[in-house]
This record gives sequence, C-alpha cells and structure tokens, in this order.
Amino acid sequence: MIEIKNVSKLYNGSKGLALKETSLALEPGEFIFLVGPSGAGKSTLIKLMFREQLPTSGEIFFENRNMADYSKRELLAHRRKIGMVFQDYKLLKQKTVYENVAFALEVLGKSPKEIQKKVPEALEKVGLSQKKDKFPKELSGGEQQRVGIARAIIKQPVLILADEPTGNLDRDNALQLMKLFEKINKEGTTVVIATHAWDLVDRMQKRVVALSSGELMRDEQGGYSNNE
Ligand SMILES: Nc1ncnc2c1ncn2[C@@H]1O[C@H](COP(=O)(O)OP(=O)(O)OP(=O)(O)O)[C@@H](O)[C@H]1O
Repeated sequence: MIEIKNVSKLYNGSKGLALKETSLALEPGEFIFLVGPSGAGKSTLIKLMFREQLPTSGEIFFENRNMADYSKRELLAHRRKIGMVFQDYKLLKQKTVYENVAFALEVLGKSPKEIQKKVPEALEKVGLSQKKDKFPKELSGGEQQRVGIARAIIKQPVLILADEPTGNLDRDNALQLMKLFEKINKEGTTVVIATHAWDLVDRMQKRVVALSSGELMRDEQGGYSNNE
C-alpha cells in the first residue's frame, strides 16, 4: 500500500535530520504501531504518509504511485483515502457530535441523503448513537476521540493514520480505543498508530516499528521493546 524508500527528512531551519534513510513497506490490512522516544520521527513519518510534508530525499509510493509526482487532483484523492486521528481530537466546538461527523462528508460534496444514512452507521460503530446531539464539551475525552474516529471512518478510508490518539486518555479509555482501532482494522482498514503507550502496545501484540533519532531501529511483531 505504502512503500517508503530510503527517505530522509530535513525541516527548513533545522540542523539535524528528522528521518534518516528510512525504508518501510505497509501492506493492506496491517495494524502497525510506530514507537520511539519524543523526537524520534514518528509524527514526521505520519506527515509524510499523508503528504503534509515531502521527503528531502528518497521516495514514497502509495498504491505504486510516487507521491512526489501527484497532481493537485491526485493529492486530494490521496487525502480522501486516508482518515486522520489526532491526539487533541480537533473537533468543531460549535457543532454537535452528529454535525462533526456529517461535516467530513459535507466537505466532500456528498448528498444529504448519503450523509443521513452514513452518519448514524458511523456513530453506531463507535458506540456513540446515544450522544449524537451532544456538543464536544459535554463528552469525556474517550467519547471525544470516538467522534474523531467516526469522522475518520465515515470516509471509508483505506488507511487510518493516528498520531498519539490516546495521549490525553486514562488507561481504560485508551485500551477501549485501541480495541476500537482493532475492530476497524479487522473490517479491512489498514491502521498506523504513533504512540508512547508502551503498555498498550505490549497488550495488543501487533507489528511494531521503532524509531530513535530518525532511524528505524526495529520492525517486528510483538510488544513495545524486544527484551521481553
Ligand atoms: N516543523 C518542524 N520544523 C523543524 N523541526 C521539526 C518540525 N517538526 C518536527 N521537527 C523535528 O524533527 C524531529 C522529529 O520530530 P517528530 O515530531 O517527528 O518526532 P516524534 O517521534 O513524533 O516526537 P513526539 O513523540 O514528541 O511527538 C525532532 O527533532 C523535531 O524537533
């Protein structure tokens, strides 16, 4: 699905490389944790996959197309295929749960009929049907992130990129969210999660890609660290 080939990233005005000659292939249907200390390059890798950033050197292929060669239209199409989930949820405060999720389809120009059908399905999937008329400030952190996930999955993305999605949640809520990501993955969506939550990574037993100072240190199935 995504092939990252020998990619380095140097941000403007920065001295050191955020990513150093990193290569990585993601297959459709995988569930991958990106782990590593602060500044390791996890968010950079996610931004490159969304094409929010371009590599300084190396290439990234999405479904066999070099992402650096995208036209404007292809870039939009790329982003439509990807659902983003953020640590701070990024919900619209003045909109209800229903309206937040509907908005993701409105901006894609979908018909009211399709929106009316799909929003309840997405809310059902994340267990928030009862809270559809609440505003974000009336929800717990875990519930707000479920709205964030409903908003991501309603586009029926092939890939979900989540940057520290459980960073603001307690352990129980965080585990429930990971289980929700697992359910979505089992239904066919590829999932990539950057996280510091080593205990959850240990518990989930998925593919773990570990970065340190921009370098890929480890890539294997299992827990957070390799000395267990
Ligand atoms: N926009 C930017 N401009 C300059 N340097 C940046 C920028 N974004 C990130 N960096 C630098 O790139 C390196 C990698 O950062 P990145 O955010 O990818 O790490 P991370 O593993 O996601 O860290 P964290 O766990 O703290 O989110 C860091 O040294 C960081 O300071």
